[in-house]
Amino acid sequence: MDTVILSLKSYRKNIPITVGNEAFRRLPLPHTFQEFNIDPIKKEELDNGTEPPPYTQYCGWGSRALEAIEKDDFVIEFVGEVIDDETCEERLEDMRRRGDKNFYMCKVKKDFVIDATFKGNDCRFFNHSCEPNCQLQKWQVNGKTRLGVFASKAIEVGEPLTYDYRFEQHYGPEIECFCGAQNCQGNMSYV
Ligand SMILES: C[S@@+](CC[C@H](N)C(=O)[O-])C[C@H]1O[C@@H](n2cnc3c(N)ncnc32)[C@H](O)[C@@H]1O
Repeated sequence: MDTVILSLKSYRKNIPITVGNEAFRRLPLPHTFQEFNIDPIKKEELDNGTEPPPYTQYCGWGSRALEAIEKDDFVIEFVGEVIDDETCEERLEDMRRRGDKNFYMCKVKKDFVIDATFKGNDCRFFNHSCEPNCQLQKWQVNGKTRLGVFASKAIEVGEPLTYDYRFEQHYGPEIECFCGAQNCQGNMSYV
């Protein structure tokens, strides 16, 4: 299986740029997002000795900003194993059998699901919010489709980092949303 490699720097939304040999261009199309309940890798496996992710009261592990982030700044790439739809279904079935609660999969396109369940970076700890401060975007980078998280507003040090999980296709059980936003939809529903 292929693994998407993080190699981005902060840059502004909508402006094609080059970093090293890579050219980045944001895709105009809306992307789809799928998540499945699969046992997460333990947070200790991702810790690099600097800053562990914070544990939230209702949403499990989360992420917070360690520095101020400007609106439209690149924050992090959504990385993980790239798996096809069949493998995805198998993992979903395993998840159903286990009754897992946390989902870490994002469907990019047919036979291209990024699964951060077993391999990933801190992005896998970004929780959903109905009033998020980040947005997940699909980019085309040197012919490869990659997902980046960008700040949708200015973010202060210590703020939880969130994006909206609601996209075109969702899988998994409906669960209650605990984002705490005033406009909270009340649940995170999946098809
Ligand atoms: C990508 S993971 C985020 C990290 C996760 N909190 C953890 O502990 O590993 C997504 C999972 O976090 C939980 N979650 C994220 N946002 C939530 C929210 N607003 N309300 C309730 N649960 C949430 C759900 O279990 C969801 O499947």
